[in-house]
Amino acid sequence: MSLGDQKIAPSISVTGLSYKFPDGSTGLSDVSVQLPPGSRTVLIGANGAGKTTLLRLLSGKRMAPSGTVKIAGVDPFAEGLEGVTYLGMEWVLNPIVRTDIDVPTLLASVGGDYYTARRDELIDVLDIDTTWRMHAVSDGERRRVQLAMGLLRPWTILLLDEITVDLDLLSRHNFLSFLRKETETRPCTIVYATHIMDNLAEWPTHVAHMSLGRVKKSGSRDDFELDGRDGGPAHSALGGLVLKWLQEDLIERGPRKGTSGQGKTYQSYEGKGGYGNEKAKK
Ligand SMILES: Nc1ncnc2c1ncn2[C@@H]1O[C@H](COP(=O)(O)OP(=O)(O)OP(=O)(O)O)[C@@H](O)[C@H]1O
Repeated sequence: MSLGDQKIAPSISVTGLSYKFPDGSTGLSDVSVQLPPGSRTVLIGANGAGKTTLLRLLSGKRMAPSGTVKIAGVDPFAEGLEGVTYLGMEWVLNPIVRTDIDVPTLLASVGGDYYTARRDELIDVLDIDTTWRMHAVSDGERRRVQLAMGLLRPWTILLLDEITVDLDLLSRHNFLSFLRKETETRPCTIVYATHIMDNLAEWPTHVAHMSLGRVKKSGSRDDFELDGRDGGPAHSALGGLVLKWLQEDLIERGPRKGTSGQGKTYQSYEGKGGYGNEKAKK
C-alpha cells in the first residue's frame, strides 16, 4: 500500500539518524524526532544547522541508514516514497518556469487536468493570473505558480524547505492558511523549514529546533508555551523563543574557523540601538 492510500495521516519518526556527506564531513549527528500524524511542524535553526540535510533525507533525495526513518510506521525506503513531496531550492531553480510558457500548460503538466478542483483552488488561493507567461512575471508571481504546481497532487507528507521568501505578506498568509486547512481536512502531515516568523505563530502544531546537525529540542506548541504565558500574544512567544535559541546556538558554536576570533555576537543590539538607529542618527 502506498502512502497515498492511507486513511490516517502519516507520522514521521526519526531515531538515531546520523549522516555523513560524501566528503566525509558530518551532516547529522544522532537525530531523533517524533512528529505525530496530521502535525504541522516548523523546523527552526540557524543557517547551516542541518535543516535541508534532514529534509532531503526524509524525502529520499539522500539515503538514510536503514531503520532510522519511519513514515506511518514503515521504512519508506523499503516500502516506497509515494505521497512524499519535497519542495526545496533545486525544485525552485527548475528552468522550465522561466521559459515562454503559459500557466495552464504548466499546471496541466503536473496533473492539473485531473485534479481540477485542487487546481482551481490553488489558482484562487495563490492569486494566479492564468494569462501570465512565465518569462514575463515577477519572482513572487513565478513562485506562486511553482507552489501551485508543487502542491497540486494531493501529497500525504509535505516537506517545505524555505521556498516562500518571494511571497508578499498576504500571499504567504493565504498559502499557510491553505496548508493548515489541508492538514485539518485530509490525512497529511507537514514539515516546514523557515526563517520567516511573520504570521507564523498560530500555524505550527509542533516545533523542532536544529543546531550543528542535531535536533536539540522538539515538541508541541503547548510544550513550548507558544500560545503565550498569561495571555501574552503567540507571535511574541514564538519570535522570542527562536531568537533565544539562535543566540544560544551562536554562543555554543563559537567563532568560525578562519576568522580573527574577535567576532561579535551583537547581543546588545537592542540596548545599543542597533544598526538601524545608528543609521538614523546620521
Ligand atoms: N554536499 C555537502 N557536502 C559537505 N557539506 C555540506 C554539503 N551540503 C551541506 N553541507 C554543510 O552541512 C551543513 C548543513 O547544511 P544545510 O543545508 O542542511 O543547512 P540548513 O540548516 O538548511 O541551512 P540554511 O538555513 O542556510 O538553509 C552546512 O554547514 C553545510 O555547509
